[in-house]
Amino acid sequence: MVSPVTKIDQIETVILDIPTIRGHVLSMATMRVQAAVLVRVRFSDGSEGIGEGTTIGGLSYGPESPESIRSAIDTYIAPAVTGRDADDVNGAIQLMDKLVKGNRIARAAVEIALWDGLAKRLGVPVSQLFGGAVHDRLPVAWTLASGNSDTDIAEALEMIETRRHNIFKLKIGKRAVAEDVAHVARIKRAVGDAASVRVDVNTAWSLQDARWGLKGLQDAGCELVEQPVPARQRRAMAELAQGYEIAVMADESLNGPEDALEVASARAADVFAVKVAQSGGLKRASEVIAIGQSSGLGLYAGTMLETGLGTAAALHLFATVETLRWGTELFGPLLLTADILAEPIVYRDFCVEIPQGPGIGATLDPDKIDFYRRDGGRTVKAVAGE
Ligand SMILES: O=C(O)C[C@H]1C=CC(=O)O1
Ligand SMILES: [Mn+2]
Repeated sequence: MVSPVTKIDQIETVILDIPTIRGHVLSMATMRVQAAVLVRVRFSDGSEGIGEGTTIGGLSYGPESPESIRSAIDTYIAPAVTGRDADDVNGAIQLMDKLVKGNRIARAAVEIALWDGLAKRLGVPVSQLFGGAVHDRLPVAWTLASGNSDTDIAEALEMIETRRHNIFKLKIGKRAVAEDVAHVARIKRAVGDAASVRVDVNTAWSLQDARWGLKGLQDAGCELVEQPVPARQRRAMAELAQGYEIAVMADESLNGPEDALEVASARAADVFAVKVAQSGGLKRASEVIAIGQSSGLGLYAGTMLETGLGTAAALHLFATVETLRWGTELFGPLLLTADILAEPIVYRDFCVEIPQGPGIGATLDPDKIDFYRRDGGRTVKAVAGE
């Protein structure tokens, strides 16, 4: 007897509001709570897949908000993909691309849940659907963004001492360029050769600011600067990438494979910060990676500060990549006061371990989901801090 085709039966979305462990000060927003959109796909054979779509700082980072991610899924994506063959993930990706322009984070959240469901039904890790993991752990950076240099130094020294992180990304761009450079130089002096120091400007500088900034940063021993100027200013990014020794990394400029091709052809970056959410899912992120690799650029696994769920999904993809020259920043769960996974992702010896499958290897803790869901009638209070 031919076994019936498994169908996508139902797609549910929930916004979770989880406080951060301290204020996370970025050039465009200070985060005290992270809002993650959780997606649960139920299939006709009783199996389930889970995914996450998360952004940073409401609408201050990019064009999608937690509310728009949820609404795009509920209103447009779920009705289009429900009833389709559950195993035809590429078909669902192509349909989402056709019916939903932009909204990459929303598409990524559903796509992750579809890969998770398929891999679980096959009894394999998601990494195997991308050719198999070649790493079981990856180096992981931490972001110093308390808004205070002394607090950042204390945090960095503790991370080195406990062997949790020896790569630090400093969030700058809120203060005057000279103050920011002095802040970075102080931190680099404090950690010395024990750690790599990089910065993320989150598009806050003009080209002129950036010229001064990059000169000061490289003299201070900072190794890399992420997205110094606005996302669409490719010529400025190219001038900076070619004019200084310090590595210039594209983040906000990189929304999917088409951007990747343009950034690489314009030599508008030395490194790609590849984000699954921003790329539009695991498959499109794998295409961004392929373009970066074949253009001879450095690769870095970026984050939208996802919970353990989105982080696990990203780890399955990045575990399949031969060389991540700049490592990863897949530390999202560590910035949150609660872990929504029954078995948290393991961080040790300056690395993050790839969760074992099946699927993305993540099981939700139902009590945490009930507690942090926005529609649960509870008011989430941010922790006190800057
Ligand atoms: O890269 C970004 O812009 C977002 C993010 C990643 C790490 C972090 O602290 O914030
Ligand atoms: Mn960034």
